[in-house]
Amino acid sequence: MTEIQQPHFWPILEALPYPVMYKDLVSPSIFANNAAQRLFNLSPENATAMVSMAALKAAAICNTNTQQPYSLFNNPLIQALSGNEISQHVLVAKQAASYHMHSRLISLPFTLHQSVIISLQRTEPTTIESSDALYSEEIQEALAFDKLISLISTELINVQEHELDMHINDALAAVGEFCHADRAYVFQFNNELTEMSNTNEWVRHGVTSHIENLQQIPQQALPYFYQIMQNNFIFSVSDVTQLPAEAKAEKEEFDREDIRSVLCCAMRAGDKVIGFVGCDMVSRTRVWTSNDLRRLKLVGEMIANTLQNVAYRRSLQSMQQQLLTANAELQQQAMQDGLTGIANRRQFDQCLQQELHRSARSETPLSLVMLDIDRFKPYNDHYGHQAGDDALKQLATCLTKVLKRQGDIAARYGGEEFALILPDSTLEDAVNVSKQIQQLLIELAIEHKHSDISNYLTVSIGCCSVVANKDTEPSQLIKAADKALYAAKTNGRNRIET
Ligand SMILES: Nc1nc2c(ncn2[C@@H]2O[C@H](COP(=O)(O)OP(=O)(O)OP(=O)(O)O)[C@@H](O)[C@H]2O)c(=O)[nH]1
Repeated sequence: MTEIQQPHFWPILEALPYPVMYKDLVSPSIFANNAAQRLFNLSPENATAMVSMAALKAAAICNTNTQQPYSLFNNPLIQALSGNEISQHVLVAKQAASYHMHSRLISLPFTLHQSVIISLQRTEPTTIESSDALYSEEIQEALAFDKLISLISTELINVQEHELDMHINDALAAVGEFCHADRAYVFQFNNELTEMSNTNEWVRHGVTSHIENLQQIPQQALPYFYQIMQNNFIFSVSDVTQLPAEAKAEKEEFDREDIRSVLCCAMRAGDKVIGFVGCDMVSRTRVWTSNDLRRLKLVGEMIANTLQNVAYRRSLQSMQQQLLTANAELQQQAMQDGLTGIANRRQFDQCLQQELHRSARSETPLSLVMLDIDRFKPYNDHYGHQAGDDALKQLATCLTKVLKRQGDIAARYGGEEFALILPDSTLEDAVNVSKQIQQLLIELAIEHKHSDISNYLTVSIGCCSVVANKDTEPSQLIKAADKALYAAKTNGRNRIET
């Protein structure tokens, strides 16, 4: 059986001070937060806050008019949990004979995610009506918020970059809900502090989002706001119509978004203001409380620290990547011949050893071709060392052209001597490859007037092939190829010997 997963935003719902339930319409799982568990006297089945439908059906929920418990068929809670949109339905939960709580039930079905969130807002105070109760409620709310923020901050300590937005959005949802705001957001400044962009946002259900239009806003567009942010670090306005005349641009922007109250807190990294978190009230005002400010400051600090951490980590990773790239380049250089760009003697030695092992394991033939330019000394003497270098490069290009199979390697063995390692190739294959090299050289026709072999540059080639066993040494193969090359030289040059 697959384990039923809580939604990732569950910690927010769980910590909310009013009852909330969440149901995944596809699976039978129902989650009830602490307040909902208390209201309906439910005990969760395990640590996941999951409650059973049976327990819910049994919960005493009364019809406000008749004071009778709802039947299974007209129980609004059960209907809501089945995905029916129910708004503003007042129900009474009977917790004890003398204790009634009136709640407004609002369900928000999310058809996209096949889930429903049910929020129950208290409409009348409980029968325990004393200032003590109200005071403890405030404390409870503060505790719930702190608990939630500590949960989110734990998530943020080692957050992976791809999850960063999700957790920041959770924090914004928390601060938005607890401050009773309509919108909560993060703006970040660019490095030069000339522009700001709205990077994250939470909006209350039904409130318009403006995030797309709030990108790369120049500092000059909101000079008053920008000044206050840089100097005071807090921008708290309970009624935007009361802003001074110099805040004309800000007033226009707030008007455009129908914002009536704004509370923003700077996010700082050392002495630098890197952005801000804020809350808006849309179409209605709110007198921001000291608790609102405390919450926003806390969340701002948490997000600023996280952004800093991520930035440090990103620059460390980029430095590490640069080192890795430089290292790989150095390694590559250490294996390459500087003049011709093909494999050098070091790579040749490594490769030959590996291919011998492979040949022994797979019992397939391994061929080695050694070749040496004929009369290269007089070539250098008459055409110059630079022309000699160019000829070596052209020959190296010919060698790479004839190698068609993956695993074949052309190397500069030393001076004007080259080698080819041809795995899984017979002696006949090696001779064929050698003939192709000769052919390409004929086509290149590199003039060599001072050779007694031809008017053009030629090579002598020695080939050998072996099916290796575990005792075969690279030197044996090199010796055999060298011997064949020597034979090609002594037998007249510009020829292939095996
Ligand atoms: N231009 C240039 N010449 C090189 C390089 N490495 C080796 N040589 C030259 O290659 C020539 C090799 O000459 P030798 O070994 O005497 O043989 P050869 O003249 O080619 O005669 P055979 O091999 O007997 O046909 C020398 O003159 C080296 O200086 C190089 O990197 N660049």
